[in-house]
Amino acid sequence: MSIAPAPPVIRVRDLSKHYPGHVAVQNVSFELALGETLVLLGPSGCGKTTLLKMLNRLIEPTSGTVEINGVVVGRQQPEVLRRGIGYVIQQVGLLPHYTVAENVGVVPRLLGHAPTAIAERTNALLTRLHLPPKRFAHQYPHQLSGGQQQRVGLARALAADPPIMLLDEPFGALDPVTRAGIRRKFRELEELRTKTMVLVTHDVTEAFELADRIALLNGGQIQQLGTPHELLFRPANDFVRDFFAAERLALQLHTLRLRELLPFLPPSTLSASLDKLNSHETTSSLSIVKTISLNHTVQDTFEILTEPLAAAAPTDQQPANDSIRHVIITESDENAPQRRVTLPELMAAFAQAIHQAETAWKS
Ligand SMILES: Nc1ncnc2c1ncn2[C@@H]1O[C@H](COP(=O)(O)OP(=O)(O)OP(=O)(O)O)[C@@H](O)[C@H]1O
Repeated sequence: MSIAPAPPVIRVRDLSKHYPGHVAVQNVSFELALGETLVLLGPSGCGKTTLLKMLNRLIEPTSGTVEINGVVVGRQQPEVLRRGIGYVIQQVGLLPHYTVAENVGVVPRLLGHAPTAIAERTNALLTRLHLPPKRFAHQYPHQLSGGQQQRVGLARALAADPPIMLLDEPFGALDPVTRAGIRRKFRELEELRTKTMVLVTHDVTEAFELADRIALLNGGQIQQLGTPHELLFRPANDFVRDFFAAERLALQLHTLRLRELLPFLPPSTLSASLDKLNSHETTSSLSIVKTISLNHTVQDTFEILTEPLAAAAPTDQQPANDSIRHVIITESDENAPQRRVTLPELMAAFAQAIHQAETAWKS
């Protein structure tokens, strides 16, 4: 007996929002599976926020439907609907006269959770978001930095453990360095691994770092919906291609994985250099040997191969030739031979992989 597949967690069909004389969102459709992260990306005014707000009925659509777990949201009480959906916005919107802990506990209190359970959950979340409760729980929003406020906003959205999260420019108010750091913490949050998320950003790097799939919008319409890899290597039209043009190389480095470089890393070439590398290891401690998996991106690998040697190693002993620095790639099959990759080999394989992907797209 076959089991019917579960309905998508979010299903959007032909969704439109018209304002007098202006179409903000036009005939948008997509489906999101459990645990998937969809990023809504596009230039200012393309309709990202309007689309996001139609998912939790902060904006009512002109036409079309939104279903959450198979239930049309238009038939649910907005307040009840929103309690099951975490919502994080750029302006954070913390209640100024409530402490950090009180802000985080707002939704669980509305849901009637026990005070001790709320306190435990609040402390756990603040700790996980690097806001030690001893220092922060009793502070007020105005005593916090922008980045700390945004993390409290995130803790508040996570407090009732909603299965769905909507995030509108959640790192928007931060400078680029803080933003990248907080984004890293965000990606590492165990808490978010199983959540189905829709995140709005106009930042291309952010979209590529966080998305399982990206919906690139322009003029209220989806120009392309696909994985970062698909948008980069199979752009649906000129708008999509041009949108990524300025950051193309950086995005390619972040998107291609070692697995995709394998055909261009012939084992024979690599094994031929093994003896040399081994002898180098025995006579010197200068080789950088790190074991990484095929899931690592080219960027990760590049960073490992170019990172400065440990402070303990005197700079005059840095290897003159980058080819003696290498990483070891392991495959999930334990019996597969290990491969060693040097920086020149990595970059040559990257160039070939890009060339092949782009040639395949053009033909
Ligand atoms: N209440 C409204 N009345 C009329 N037009 C509106 C209204 N809200 C939004 N719009 C228009 O709809 C379009 C989409 O707005 P929206 O805020 O969704 O864009 P966005 O992609 O989120 O932009 P940004 O990145 O600048 O926040 C814009 O042209 C905006 O001017």
